[in-house]
Amino acid sequence: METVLNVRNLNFYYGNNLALKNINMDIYKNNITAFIGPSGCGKSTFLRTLNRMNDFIENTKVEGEILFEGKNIYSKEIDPVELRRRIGMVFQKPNPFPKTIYENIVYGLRNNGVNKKDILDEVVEKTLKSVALYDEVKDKIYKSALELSGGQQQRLCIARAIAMQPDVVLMDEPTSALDPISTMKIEELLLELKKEYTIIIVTHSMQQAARISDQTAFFLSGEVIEYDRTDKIFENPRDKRTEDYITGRFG
Ligand SMILES: Nc1ncnc2c1ncn2[C@@H]1O[C@H](COP(=O)(O)OP(=O)(O)OP(=O)(O)O)[C@@H](O)[C@H]1O
Repeated sequence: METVLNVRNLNFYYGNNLALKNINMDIYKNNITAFIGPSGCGKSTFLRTLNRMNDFIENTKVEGEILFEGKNIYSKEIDPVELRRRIGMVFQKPNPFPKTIYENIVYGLRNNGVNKKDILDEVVEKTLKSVALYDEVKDKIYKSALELSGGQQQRLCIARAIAMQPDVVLMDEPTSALDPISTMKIEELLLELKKEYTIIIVTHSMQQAARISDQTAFFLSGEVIEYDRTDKIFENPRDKRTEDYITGRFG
C-alpha cells in the first residue's frame, strides 16, 4: 500500500516534558487511520505534529523526522503554510467563522488570491455536495454559518478543509460534540471522502474507530503500543495493554 506520511523516531517535548516517545508510523494513502488511547496519552499532540500545528505552541521541541512525499516537514525548505494547505485540519468543536456559509468555504482560497466569482461558486457547490450538505443549505449559502446546527457546522468545517484540495485531512475528535445522528452522517461522509483523501482521526470512541477506520494506533503515555489493521487491533491484538484497553479494563 502506498504511504503518504512516514514518521521516524519522533520525540516531542513540551518544555522538559517528553510527550511523544520514539514514534514510528507509516500512514497509508486513502485509508482512515484512527488514534485511540486514554486521555492525555498524546493523540492530539501527535496529530498536531503531522502538519506543524504545534509550531503555534511555545517552548516545544521536535526530534526525529516526519516525511511527506519523502521530504522532512520540519526541514527549512518546507513552507508550513503550504504544508497545512496539503494537510488540513478539522477540530473537535465545529468552529466556522462568523461569516456566510459561502465565505467560510472560500476563505482559504481568497487568502491564496483566488477571487474569481465563477471559480469560487463552483468550489462552493462542489464541496457542499461532497460533504452532503448542499441540499440542506443551498437556499441559505449567503446566510451566517452560525445559523447551522452543530452537525451541519462540522460538515461545513470539513468542506472548508477540503476546498483547499488537501491530500490529508487531520481530525481531532470531530464528532465528540455531536449527537448520534450527526455523528453517523459524519462517519458516512468520511467513508466517502477517503476515496479522495487520506484521513487521520483522533477518537475517544472505540466503536467509531472500529466502524470506520482501516488502521488503528493505540497510544499510551506518549508511546504507540500497537499499530495495525483495525480488525487485527480489535479482534486479535498483540499487546496485553491494547487488549485491556479495548475490552474496557482501563482508560
Ligand atoms: N499546550 C500544551 N502545553 C503543555 N503540555 C501539553 C499541552 N498540550 C498537551 N500537553 C500535555 O501533553 C500530554 C498529551 O496531551 P494530548 O492532549 O496530546 O493527549 P490526548 O491523548 O490527545 O488527550 P485527550 O484524549 O484527553 O484529548 C498530556 O500530558 C498533556 O498534559
